[in-house]
Formats: sequence, C-alpha cells, structure tokens
Amino acid sequence: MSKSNIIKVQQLSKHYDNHKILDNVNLEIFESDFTVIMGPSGAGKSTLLQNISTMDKPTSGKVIFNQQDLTKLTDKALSLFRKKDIGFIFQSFNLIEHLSVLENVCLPGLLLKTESKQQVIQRAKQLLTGLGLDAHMEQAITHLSGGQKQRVAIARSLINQPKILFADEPTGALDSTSGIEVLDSLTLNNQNGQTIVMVTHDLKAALRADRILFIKDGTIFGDRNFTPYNASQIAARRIEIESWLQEMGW
Ligand SMILES: Nc1ncnc2c1ncn2[C@@H]1O[C@H](COP(=O)(O)OP(=O)(O)OP(=O)(O)O)[C@@H](O)[C@H]1O
Repeated sequence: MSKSNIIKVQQLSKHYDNHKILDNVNLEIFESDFTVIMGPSGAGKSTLLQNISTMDKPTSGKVIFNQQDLTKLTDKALSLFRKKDIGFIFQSFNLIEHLSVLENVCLPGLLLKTESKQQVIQRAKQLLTGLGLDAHMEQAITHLSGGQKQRVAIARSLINQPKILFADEPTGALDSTSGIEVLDSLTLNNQNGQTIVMVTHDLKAALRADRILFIKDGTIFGDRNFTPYNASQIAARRIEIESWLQEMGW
C-alpha cells in the first residue's frame, strides 16, 4: 500500500544575500515515516528543516500541507499552523527555566485554547509518564539532566498532537546514554504513528530512520528507504546504513 504524503515541497530554493543555500529542492514527506536528514556540515540540513517547517521562509518554491501552500499563509494562519500542526525540538531544548516541567509541557496546549485546562493537564501528565518523567512533573527545569530536559521538550512538542514532529540535532548536546533515551522516546512515538523529520550528524540517531535524505551542496543527493527500526537487528542495520552513507560521501 502506498503511503500518503503529508508535506510536498516543490522547487524550493533559499538564498542568503547572493548565496544559494538550497537549490530547487523537490521532496515529499510521508505520513508515519521517521525521516532523517543527514549530510556534511554547511550542506543546508537545518535550513531545509526550517523552511519545510515554516520557521523560515523560502526565497522561492512551495511547501504544500493539507492542500495549502504554507509559504502563502497569513501571519495569523501561520501562527495557528505552528501551534496546532507541528511540534519542534531543538538541540538546546528551549524550555522556560522558571516554569515547572508540567507548566512547560502545558503551555502550548493552553495557548491553543481549544481544550479546557484540565484536559491539557491530563494529556501533559500522560505524555510525561510515557516519557518516564512522572516523578519530575512539579520540578523546576533547572533541576533536570540534559536528557530529562530533552524528554520534557518532546512532551511539550507533542501536547497539541501535531501532525509532524521536527527535530534539529535533538541529541547534539547529550551524553551517549541520555541520547539513547531520547532516541528511544522518539522511536516509540514513531512506532505509535507520529511522523518525525529529524536533522542529525549522529549515526546512532540515523539508525532510527526508515528513510534517510542525504543533503549535499543544497540539493538532495541521496534518498533511501530502510526497514523500520528494530533493536534486535541493530548490528546489521548499522552496517547497511553506514555503508550507504559512505557511498554518499559521509
Ligand atoms: N541566517 C543566515 N544568514 C546567512 N547564511 C546562513 C544563515 N543560516 C545559514 N546560513 C548558511 O547556510 C549554509 C547552510 O547552513 P545550515 O545550518 O543549513 O547547514 P547544516 O547542513 O545544517 O550545517 P551543520 O551540520 O553545520 O549544522 C551555511 O553556509 C550557513 O553559514
């Protein structure tokens, strides 16, 4: 059965001054996929993620979601799209330090104003419990480890049940054990149907993908599907993905 696309990118280019960073990118992102974007430093990975996710605006081209070109949305429609339809996690967590764990997670849900406070709190608690943070809900963010902070950021990004979760180097600031915990959380959500698009430099993170896009010089140089992640076949998977990445020049 063919998968349905959730985002369709058409002839997307991004320039800074006279410098072409993304050059005529055509791309579909498919529902329930865990798509990873890899490539050399400076290739345009984060720029692509930002332009697909509306965090930045392309110089030209279209980003189609739900039959609408996101590059043409009014500020009001764009703000609603960002609150309702996408979640975002960053290398640096971007949590509000003076709020508790639970308050951080509830905030986007309360801002959306489509549910009662009680409903938002209930879902935040479910998410935090699923991410192994039930004992930390009332704690201040400053008391958490990096891995715990990133898992709070995942819960926050999922509070409005987004159609797509975008992640830019989510394990980049974490030690190896915390990185694995965060990747396990992302994998579990993907196995439950969450569409994820993640930029990473980290092979361990790329192993979670069922599709890898390899970006080079602002274009899609490689695009390959893999079988969904299965922890029991990690050694063979590592060899398969690593050798493909090496073919790409990684
Ligand atoms: N706001 C900006 N103004 C000017 N140039 C920019 C801007 N943002 C990014 N660039 C340039 O665009 C190019 C691609 O940057 P981008 O961050 O997308 O690359 P990347 O593949 O994610 O790199 P890395 O792996 O090092 O994070 C780089 O040369 C960068 O300097």
